[in-house]
Amino acid sequence: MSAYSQEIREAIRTVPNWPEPGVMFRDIMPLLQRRDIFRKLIDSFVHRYQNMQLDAVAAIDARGFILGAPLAYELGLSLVPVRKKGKLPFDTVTQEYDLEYGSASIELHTDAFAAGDRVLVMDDLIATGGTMLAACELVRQLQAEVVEVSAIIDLPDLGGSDKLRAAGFDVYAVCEFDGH
Ligand SMILES: O=P(O)(O)OC[C@H]1O[C@H](OP(=O)(O)OP(=O)(O)O)[C@H](O)[C@@H]1O
Ligand SMILES: Nc1ncnc2[nH]cnc12
Repeated sequence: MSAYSQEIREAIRTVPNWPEPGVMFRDIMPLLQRRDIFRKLIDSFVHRYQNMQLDAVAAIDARGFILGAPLAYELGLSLVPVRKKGKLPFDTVTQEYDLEYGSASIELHTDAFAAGDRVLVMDDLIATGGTMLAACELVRQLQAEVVEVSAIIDLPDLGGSDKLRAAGFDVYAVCEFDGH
């Protein structure tokens, strides 16, 4: 692991048995509070994506917004929030998905992208991959292209990143944690 990945990983707090027994919750709030580390994280995403000819960042509700907004701003891209069901006021497309704990639906406005737009899908963490996969399906449904899915954290033991790769998506995560 690079020194950068290690530094990011060390700034993440693990809260055992939250929000339910057996879940090791990987909490990015301490990382965001560290202004030097937060800046380094966003700068690193900017560096990674600045030459990928992207049109938009699709940022997933809610923790994905925290990363997607500064990245889209810095790269001069559209910001497209992918929202939990029932929050978007205009015509929507909807996708259901299963979570590590529970299930949910996410939505996009039907006019979120132009056909052929090159889109980065952004979230804080990949666990089962259900949320990312649902977001990717919505992007594709609107005739846009998923260039990569990106997160701070991958939990490889939950199989989400492998599932996303098997579905044909390029996956990037800054660091990994074992187990749940
Ligand atoms: O890979 P998966 O199994 O789909 O899990 C990952 C998702 O779960 C968390 O979001 P959560 O739904 O808890 O919402 P929040 O961002 O509003 O806290 C996390 O921020 C990812 O979006
Ligand atoms: N273990 C975990 N930590 C933080 N967010 C999550 N979302 C799904 N699983 C999670």
